[in-house]
Amino acid sequence: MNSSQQIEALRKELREHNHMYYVLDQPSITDYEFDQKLKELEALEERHPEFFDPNSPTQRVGGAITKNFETVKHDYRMYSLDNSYSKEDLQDWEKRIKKNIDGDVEYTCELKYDGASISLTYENGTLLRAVTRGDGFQGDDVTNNVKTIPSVPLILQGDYPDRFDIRGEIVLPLQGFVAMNKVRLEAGEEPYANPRNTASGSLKLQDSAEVAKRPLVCLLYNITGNQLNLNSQFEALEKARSWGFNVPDVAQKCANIDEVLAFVAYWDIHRHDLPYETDGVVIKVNSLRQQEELGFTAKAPRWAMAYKFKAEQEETLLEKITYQVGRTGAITPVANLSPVQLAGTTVKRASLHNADQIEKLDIREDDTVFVEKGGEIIPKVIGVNFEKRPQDSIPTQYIEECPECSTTLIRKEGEAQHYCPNAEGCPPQIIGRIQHFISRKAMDIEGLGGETVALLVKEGLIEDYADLYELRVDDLLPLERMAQKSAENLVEGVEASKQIPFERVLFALGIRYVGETVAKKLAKHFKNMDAIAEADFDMLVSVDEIGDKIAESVLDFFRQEKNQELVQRLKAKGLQLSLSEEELENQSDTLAGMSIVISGVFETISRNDLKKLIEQHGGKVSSSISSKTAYLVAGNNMGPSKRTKAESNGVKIISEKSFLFMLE
Ligand SMILES: NC(=O)c1ccc[n+]([C@@H]2O[C@H](COP(=O)([O-])OP(=O)(O)OC[C@H]3O[C@@H](n4cnc5c(N)ncnc54)[C@H](O)[C@@H]3O)[C@@H](O)[C@H]2O)c1
Ligand SMILES: [Zn+2]
Repeated sequence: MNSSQQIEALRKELREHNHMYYVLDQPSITDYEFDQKLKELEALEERHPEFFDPNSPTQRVGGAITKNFETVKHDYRMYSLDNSYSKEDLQDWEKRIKKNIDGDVEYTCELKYDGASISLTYENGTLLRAVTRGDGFQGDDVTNNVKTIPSVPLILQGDYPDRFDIRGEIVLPLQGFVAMNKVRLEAGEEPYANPRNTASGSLKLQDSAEVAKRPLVCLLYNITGNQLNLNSQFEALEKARSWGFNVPDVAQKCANIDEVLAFVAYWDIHRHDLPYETDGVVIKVNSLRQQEELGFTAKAPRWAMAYKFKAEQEETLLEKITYQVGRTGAITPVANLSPVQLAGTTVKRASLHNADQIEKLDIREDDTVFVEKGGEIIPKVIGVNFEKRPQDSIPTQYIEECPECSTTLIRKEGEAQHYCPNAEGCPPQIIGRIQHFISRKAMDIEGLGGETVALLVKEGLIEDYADLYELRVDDLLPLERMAQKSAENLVEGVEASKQIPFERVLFALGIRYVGETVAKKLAKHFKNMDAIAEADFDMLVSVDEIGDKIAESVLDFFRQEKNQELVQRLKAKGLQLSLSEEELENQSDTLAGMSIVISGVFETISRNDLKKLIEQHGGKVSSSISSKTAYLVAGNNMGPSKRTKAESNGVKIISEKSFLFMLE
């Protein structure tokens, strides 16, 4: 390959990675690998200025705008940051600065929050709009989604300027991320890969009510605008804090690069104590006058530099590969490791994901492997140190039979995971289903825990969740550590669960892909269990947000006689298998199939209640106007652009009062 071809090939490859990272939120290589390739391209382009291209990934911010939101041009461009991974890089940067600036240079060090960039515009102290970085020139208007984030002030306090942009990062704290993944795993869904991509994906959801459920946080770090009367970055941070923004107070002023390095060294260790992920430190020239003198390159400010932490990685021995069976029968291979210290915790086990992953990385027992810990629940093995592979090493044979019940495993076309099909006889599946049934978000049975369920199954007292409703105190007393009182509590807890509303019973059944939200949607639409059991494919996919995969899974569940029987037994025991009178009363089909946008401030009803009301009447709340929008419900102070857009798309604009009247 000649240089020109090499450059083109790299550009093409990096564009593809940008697309996967920014648009699909599903990167296929690590950030470090991406940065190395970008640096390679930079070096090549520098040697061959004749091939300069303003559209090269080295010259442009990597993001893109989507078609799902209104596109908004930024008043002030949004830039990326240059990266460095070493002390030498930082020293070179300082030299470049000193060449252009006379006198002393002071720095502000901040943490580099790992989430999605956002620009908030405020006018007269109220939030006007929130726009993603996009390609740096224009982005997606995600105002409705961002308004659901509690740390974004809708109204400011203090001496704020008339109009300004404030930039920040929307992140998903680790605790919230882990909780979200727990729910997904419980529903038999693939977990989200990491907090950054989940935060970014959340902003792009069409349903703001879904966004509101995600525990997002908005951290701010930059004020941009005209005549702001600010002198330094550090001062800007303090001001923003005083106006009501969430500005982390870790920022520190540094007099030179050595002080900067001390800040980096401190946070390289203490970052693990933070509630959210950070992937480095951002160093900025503190004086805004000096920043102005330094200006920007095509892609990034010359006055700022990101210093990226290396992902925490350790080498350790993979002693044994074992296999776990989940409640849906999914098999997960697990690496059992010689204990190793990683990111402040001792790691003994790591996920190997699936057979393909093991084959791709050629992972074997007795290998020395690299283990990395990101935001995942458990760490993962990312590669093998082949130099340390023993001579007599043999390739891993993925198991063919279930480790718990010896049934031959199956793998459906297009799926990465192997499954044990013996749903009825495989102990971890039986126990897992009942544990899911009693869990807090499902039937929430007081006095009964996961371990007791396992014991009840082992002792032959129950075989499925309907059996729980047959248990009597006398059956339980012979069990180990089961006193009269706990036995009574258990039976009472089971009895009380008969009042749990229909949608949660539906979730509790443990139908694959039917998580909490999907269960709610199905319950609301079909109103009772029989209707769901009798629905065909077309009826199922006609429900908002129910896709092919979920529909197939529901059909599959009710096709099995055993499941039909289970449901009949639950019905006979008096569980809630339909919506209550009260829930039914508040429902109508007035807005069935309609997409509705709400905008502005409402007088007699809160935004959230209005959204709920629309959903109760069969409508769908959408954040952007298109020709498919049925109504734009206009509150006070609705933006003029919304009105124009509605008018040009022939969308009916309706007042709060008329709309509520229509639903009476
Ligand atoms: N793995 C992949 O396939 C892939 C693909 C594309 C990009 N990437 C990663 O993304 C990076 C490029 O992304 P980028 O252009 O968003 O740059 P970046 O994430 O390296 O840095 C710029 C961004 O940092 C954020 N930031 C966080 N805290 C900040 C603070 N305190 N002050 C200022 N900014 C702060 C801002 O959103 C800013 O836009 C690459 O270096 C690479 O690591 C990875
Ligand atoms: Zn099995």
